[in-house]
Amino acid sequence: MHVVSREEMRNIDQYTIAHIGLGGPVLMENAGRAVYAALEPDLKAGEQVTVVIGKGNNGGDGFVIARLLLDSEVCVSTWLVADPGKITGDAAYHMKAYLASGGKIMQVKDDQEGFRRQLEQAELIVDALLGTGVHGAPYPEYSAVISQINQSKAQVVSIDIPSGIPASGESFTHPAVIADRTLTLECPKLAQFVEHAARCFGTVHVLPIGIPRLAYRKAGVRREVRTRADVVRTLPVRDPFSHKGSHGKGLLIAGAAEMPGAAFFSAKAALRSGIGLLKVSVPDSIKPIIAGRLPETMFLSRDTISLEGLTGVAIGPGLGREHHVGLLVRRIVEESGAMPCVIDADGLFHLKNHLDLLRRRNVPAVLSPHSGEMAALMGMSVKDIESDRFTIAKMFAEKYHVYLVLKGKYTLVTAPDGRQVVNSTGNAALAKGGSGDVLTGILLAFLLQHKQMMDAACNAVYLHGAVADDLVGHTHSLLDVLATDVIDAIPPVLHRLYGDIGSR
Ligand SMILES: NC(=O)C1=CN([C@@H]2O[C@H](COP(=O)(O)OP(=O)(O)OC[C@H]3O[C@@H](n4cnc5c(N)ncnc54)[C@H](OP(=O)(O)O)[C@@H]3O)[C@@H](O)[C@H]2O)[C@H](O)CC1
Ligand SMILES: [K+]
Repeated sequence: MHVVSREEMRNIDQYTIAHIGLGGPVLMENAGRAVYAALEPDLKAGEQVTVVIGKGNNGGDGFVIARLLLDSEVCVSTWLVADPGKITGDAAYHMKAYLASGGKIMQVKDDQEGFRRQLEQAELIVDALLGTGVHGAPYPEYSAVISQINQSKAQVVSIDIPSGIPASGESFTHPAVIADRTLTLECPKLAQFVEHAARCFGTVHVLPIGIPRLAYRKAGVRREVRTRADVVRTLPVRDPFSHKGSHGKGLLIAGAAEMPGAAFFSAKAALRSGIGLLKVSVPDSIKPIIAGRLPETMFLSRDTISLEGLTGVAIGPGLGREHHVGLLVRRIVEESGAMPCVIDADGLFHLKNHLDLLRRRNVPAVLSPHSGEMAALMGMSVKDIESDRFTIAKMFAEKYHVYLVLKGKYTLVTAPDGRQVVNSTGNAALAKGGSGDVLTGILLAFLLQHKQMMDAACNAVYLHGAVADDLVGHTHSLLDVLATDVIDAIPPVLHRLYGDIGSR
């Protein structure tokens, strides 16, 4: 499933109309019908449904929905914020069809009191005020209606996007509808995955409206949401004649005297994610604790680290910030240029002023910062990163030729060529120390087993989140999931994913 900016959506739309020949009114009819079908199962006879309509094509969708509601058992009342005379094009086409079907239109400006009363009675409000075409703050008459909608006790369903939200995820401080549910048309818009906007969407359902795939290709969209089907299609399948050397020989450089857990989490997660052979390098002082809990691994002393015979390395979790550790990080990044190298946590800290090393590698490195680490790498604030994650991640991955795994509620994986994949799994249970270390281990193991690095990174992130979803869905709350729980719950989730591979 693609994720689009406002401009990309417009191009896709225009290509479909101009070159595929599906006219605007057809797409609008498809949109309205898809929304109606999504609403229908919950509609109750006699329910008060208020459709609030703006001047553009989002309003046009509203007219189609209102027309279909006329023939249902609900009491529909349709309110227009704009002057009907100013409605043009496809929206005007569907306004006429609505009126000709016996529908009535009220104008908010002509009956403010009636509108206020209507919202008081309403059980469901369909928000078709503004869609992807909004620019800047909603005009005053729209802002007033938005704040009335937000004060209403009714369930609010926004069409395509909550009205007022800039679709490409730009920062905004103006009012926007806060929806209980958003029925997004055709494909998700960037704003859905950007924190300040995402909070307004409520539950999201994406409704196809019949735009062919070709239109996306022609518009050059290279951003997607990872689905379970994508993961099942790309997980590595073991050759029955394979041996331990076939599934990666990895080295994990992690841990410090005061942070032994990080090395354990990463190592154990890598083992649970299928790595063939794992060597671990921790300081000698913590080796006895770690070695006792990881009998499946071999150990390399920090003083004699060599990459010979290895096929991949991960460096950073709990490594510490001392000067000598920084030297080690830079040496490993330089010497591992021919194999995948995951850099996380303190590894990223030490790389901050040496990012050019990344460009000299033959095999791109994989960096997995959270927003705070990304902000430090870029010399920006976390707020700046959060308000423009897609652009910043793309710029960074292209510039330094890396796979960037920018962690967060919607972890974003960006390839060195700018392709982007938004992860769809995971929950706030992972907002806890140790989670990132677990992901580093899964990343290392997957990079050494997948054919494509992008698939490896995306599948690792998906699995990590899916395990947390599984725990919270069955046995845990959002509060009590530990890094060790996540590691222990990898097997059943992988088992089910592999169970689905038979049908691929
Ligand atoms: N994706 C698809 O293929 C389809 C989408 N559909 C729906 O169409 C909208 C996008 O329609 P568009 O007409 O481009 O945009 P909007 O409906 O969001 O609104 C544009 C009108 O609103 C006015 N406007 C712009 N900024 C503001 C503002 N800040 N405050 C108030 N009004 C504003 C603008 O008028 P101006 O004269 O002021 O420029 C426009 O008239 C999409 O979201 C879907 O819902 C199709 O139905 C099917 C195909
Ligand atoms: K809307």
